[in-house]
Amino acid sequence: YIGTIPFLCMSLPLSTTFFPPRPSPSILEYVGFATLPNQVHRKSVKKGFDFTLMVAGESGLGKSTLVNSLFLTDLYKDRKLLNAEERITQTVEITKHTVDIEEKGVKLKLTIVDTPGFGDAVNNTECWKSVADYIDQQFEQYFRDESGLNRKNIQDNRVHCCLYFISPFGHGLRPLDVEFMKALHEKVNIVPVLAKADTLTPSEVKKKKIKIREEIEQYGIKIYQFPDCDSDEDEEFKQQDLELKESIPFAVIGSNTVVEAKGKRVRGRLYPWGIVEVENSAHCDFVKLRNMLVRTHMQDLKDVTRETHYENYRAQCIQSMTRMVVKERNRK
Ligand SMILES: Nc1nc2c(ncn2[C@@H]2O[C@H](COP(=O)(O)OP(=O)(O)OP(=O)(O)O)[C@@H](O)[C@H]2O)c(=O)[nH]1
Repeated sequence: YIGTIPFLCMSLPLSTTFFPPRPSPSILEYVGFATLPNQVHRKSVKKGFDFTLMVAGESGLGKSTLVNSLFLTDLYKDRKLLNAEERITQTVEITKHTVDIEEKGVKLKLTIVDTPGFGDAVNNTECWKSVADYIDQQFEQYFRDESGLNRKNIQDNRVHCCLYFISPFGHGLRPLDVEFMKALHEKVNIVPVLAKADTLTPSEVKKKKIKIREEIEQYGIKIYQFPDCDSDEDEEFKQQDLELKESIPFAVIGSNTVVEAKGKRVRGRLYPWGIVEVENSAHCDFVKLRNMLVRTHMQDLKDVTRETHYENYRAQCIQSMTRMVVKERNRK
């Protein structure tokens, strides 16, 4: 618009020069780049989003139930339940389920990586190894694709978040939990969850959370850190952020059934003494966890994966490749 003003002035004889009304300062200052976020938004919506969530923890802690409750889908329709004998000899087996979900025109390709047999075998030494290898393999694949000729449509299978299920029946973390999280904390964003919180009273949940947080600190486990709030954020946002940080490990309850509570149909668990509602914040942190994963921190989890975990992997790869080249040269 600004560019057309001198053109109009030059092309008309002076006597007939038409002066358009002076544009207001706000229009003069408007070049158009303020629409950039809209352009990015449109492009991203068209492309769709992807997110890979890993669930890990002892068998039977409600991993599949929680995942189904989180994304309101049945990801485990074809699941084969193993009998006790199969579980004893079973090593850690990784399974992957992908679903395309759409909400208000926004497409999300969600991949769930499950580690079903974890902790089932009699000998659980290094049971984290296959999980760590799986994460590395995804990084390796991405590194290869990125260094290849066709970098346009790289399939990103890197694991963005690992929900680590902690048993509600132990006294805080077990040695296996410590070993597992320490083996993975440099590779993936670990978000610890306290499973089956309905088996604990509110004060037990509170005490367990404090104990687990202390142990995480004591053992030097680096779980996913929520980014700090900007100082110009409003008070409500700051309060939500603080609550989120204090919720770690998220006390969760999962259910695949809908029950009737106070005339409303809700996802919950029906007991002889009452109903526990999955989406009731007074009963558990399910909603907080879902909001964190989907509404507030999905992009940050992806950014940390790309900027920290993948960068570390990439740097190690390049270093070892350089070392090999130097060795080869020295040998010649
Ligand atoms: N009390 C209680 N039971 C639950 C909860 N979530 C799941 N369960 C029950 O626990 C049992 C095991 O749940 P799953 O979701 O299959 O557990 P999993 O961790 O996926 O098990 P694997 O696939 O063998 O690793 C089922 O009977 C569920 O109904 C919960 O939050 N509270």
